[in-house]
Amino acid sequence: MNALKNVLSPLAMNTGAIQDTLKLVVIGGTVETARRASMSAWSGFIDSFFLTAHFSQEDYPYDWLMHWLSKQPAWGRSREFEITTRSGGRHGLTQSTTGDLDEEEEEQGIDDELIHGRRKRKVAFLPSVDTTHTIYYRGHWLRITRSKKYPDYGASGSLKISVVARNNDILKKLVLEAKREYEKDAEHRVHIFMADTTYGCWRWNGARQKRPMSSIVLQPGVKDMLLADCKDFLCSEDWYAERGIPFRRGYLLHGVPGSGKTSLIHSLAGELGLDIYVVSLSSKGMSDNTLTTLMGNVPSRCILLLEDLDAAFTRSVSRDSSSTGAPKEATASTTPAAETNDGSTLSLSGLLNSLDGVAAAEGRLLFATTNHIERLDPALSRPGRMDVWVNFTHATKWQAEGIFKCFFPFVPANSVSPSQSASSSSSSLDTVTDASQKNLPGSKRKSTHAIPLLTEEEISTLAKAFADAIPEDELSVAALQGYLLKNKTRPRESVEEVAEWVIQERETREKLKKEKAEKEAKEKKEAEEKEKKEVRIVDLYFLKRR
Ligand SMILES: Nc1ncnc2c1ncn2[C@@H]1O[C@H](COP(=O)(O)OP(=O)(O)OP(=O)(O)O)[C@@H](O)[C@H]1O
Repeated sequence: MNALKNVLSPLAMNTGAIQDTLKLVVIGGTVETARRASMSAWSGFIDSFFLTAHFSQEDYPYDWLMHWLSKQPAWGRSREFEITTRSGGRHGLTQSTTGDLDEEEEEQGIDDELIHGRRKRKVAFLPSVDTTHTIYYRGHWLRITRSKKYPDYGASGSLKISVVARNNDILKKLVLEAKREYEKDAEHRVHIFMADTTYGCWRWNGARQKRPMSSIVLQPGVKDMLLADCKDFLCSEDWYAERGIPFRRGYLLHGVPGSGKTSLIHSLAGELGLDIYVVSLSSKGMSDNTLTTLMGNVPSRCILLLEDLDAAFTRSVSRDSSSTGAPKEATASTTPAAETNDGSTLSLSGLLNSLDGVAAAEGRLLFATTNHIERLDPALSRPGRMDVWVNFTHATKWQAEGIFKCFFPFVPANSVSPSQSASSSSSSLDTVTDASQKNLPGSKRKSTHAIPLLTEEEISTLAKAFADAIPEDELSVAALQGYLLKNKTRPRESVEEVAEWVIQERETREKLKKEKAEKEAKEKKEAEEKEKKEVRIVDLYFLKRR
C-alpha cells in the first residue's frame, strides 16, 4: 500500500500543473477555432461581393483572355508571373522561334525581326499557375487565378477572374475586348487543330502565317472558282435552311503528290479567315465513336480536313502503289469493322454517319485529299458529301513559268538604271525583299537573301525559258520548288542548268523505280519460299502421323 502511495505521490503533486496545461490547450484551441471561423466567415463575406467568371482551356474565351493577359503591362510590377516563349495552347499568337531575348530590342518592338538569320524570341508574361494576381482594369480590381486541372497528364487548365461589381458588365466588356484583340492578332494566322484519338478531342497544333493565294500556282481559274464557291457557301445559310438541305459542303482534292492540295487548303483557310481541323482517318485508335465525338466538337465555321482519304481503310499510311488502299468494306454496311492491331475500329458506315449525322457541325467546309481517287468508295465521294472535285496534276509548262515568277523578285523597270540592270548577275548582288515573298500580297517580312535585281521583262524572259525546259505533266510542282529553292539567289543559272537537272531527275526516278521493283520481286520470292517451306513442314507432319 505504501509502495503504491509512493508511486502516485509525484502525480498528485503535479495535478495542478497538468490542469493548467489542459486549460491552456483548451483556450488555445478555442481561440484558433474562433480565428479560423472568423477568417472563413470574413473571406465568405468578402467573396459574396465578388462576381466570378470561369474559363476552361478547352474553350475559346480562355485563349482570348490568355492572349489579352499576355499583353497587360501589369505583369511588369507583379512579384510572381510566368515568362514563356511558347504557348501551351491556342494562345500561341505570342509564340515564335529561336534566338535570345535582348531587352533593348524587346522594348523597341523589333523582336520579330531576323537577326543574323535567327528570329528573335518573343516573350510573353502570363499569370503563374495557382497564384492569385490582382490587376487593374477600367476602374476595377480583377483577381485572376490560373490553375491546371490535371498537371500530371499535361491536360487542360482553367482561369478564374473575380471582380467586385454590382453586375457582370465589366466581365462582359473584358471578354469582348480580349476577343477583339485576339481576332485582330489572329488576322495574319491560320490555327491548326489535330484530332486526338486518345481523348476524342481537338488539340491546338500551332498557328501558321497565312499563305497568300498568289503563291499557289494552279491552272487558270481553279483558285478563283474554289474561293468563290467557298465564299458563296459561307453566306448561304438561309438558302440551305429554306430548302431543307444540310448546310455543309465537301471538296475532294485528288491527284499526284506534291501538287499543292494541302497548300491550297491552307491558303483558302487564310483567305476565308477559318481555322483548320485535321483528321487522319488511318491514325491509331480511330473508331466510329471517336470520329463522331470529334465531328460533334468541330465549330460551325471552319475547314475540316480529312487527309489521305484512301488510306483510311487500309490502316496504312503508305501511299505507294503496293498499298491497295481499297476500302475493306465495299458497301456502307452498318456493322463496324473488326478491331485491327492498332486498335482502329473505324468503318465506312461510321465515317459516313459522322460526316452526315446530327452531330456533324453545320457550316463547315469539308476538304478531303487523296492521291488515289480510284480507290475511294463511291458512297464517300458522291455529291452531297463531296460536291466539288478538283484534279491536281504534275506541273504544266504554265505552272513552271508561274512558280519561277513567284520565286524571283523583279523591280519596276524605271527604278533600275541600265548599267545596274546590265551588270545584275550573281556576282553583283543586292539585298532585296525575299524572292518568294516580294511580289506576294500581305507579305510583310524582309529577308536578307542576296538576290540580283532583275526587271520584270528579264524575269518574264527567264520564266519562259525555264518553262520551255520543263517537260509537260512529268515533274511535280514540289520538285520544281525544290530545284528553285536550291537556286534561290541564282535566277539566270537556274535557267541555264535546268535541262541538266531534268535529265538527272529522270535518271534518279528510273533508278528508284528499278530498286523498288527489285525489292518487291525479292520480297515476293522470299514470301513464296517461306510459304513452300511451311507447306513442306505440314506435309511432313501428316506423313509422320500416318
Ligand atoms: N501548285 C503549287 N503551287 C505552289 N506551290 C506548290 C504547288 N504544288 C506544290 N507546291 C509546293 O510543294 C510543297 C508540297 O505541296 P503540298 O503539300 O501542298 O502538296 P500535296 O498535293 O498536298 O502533296 P501530298 O499529296 O503528298 O500531301 C509545298 O511546299 C508547296 O509550296
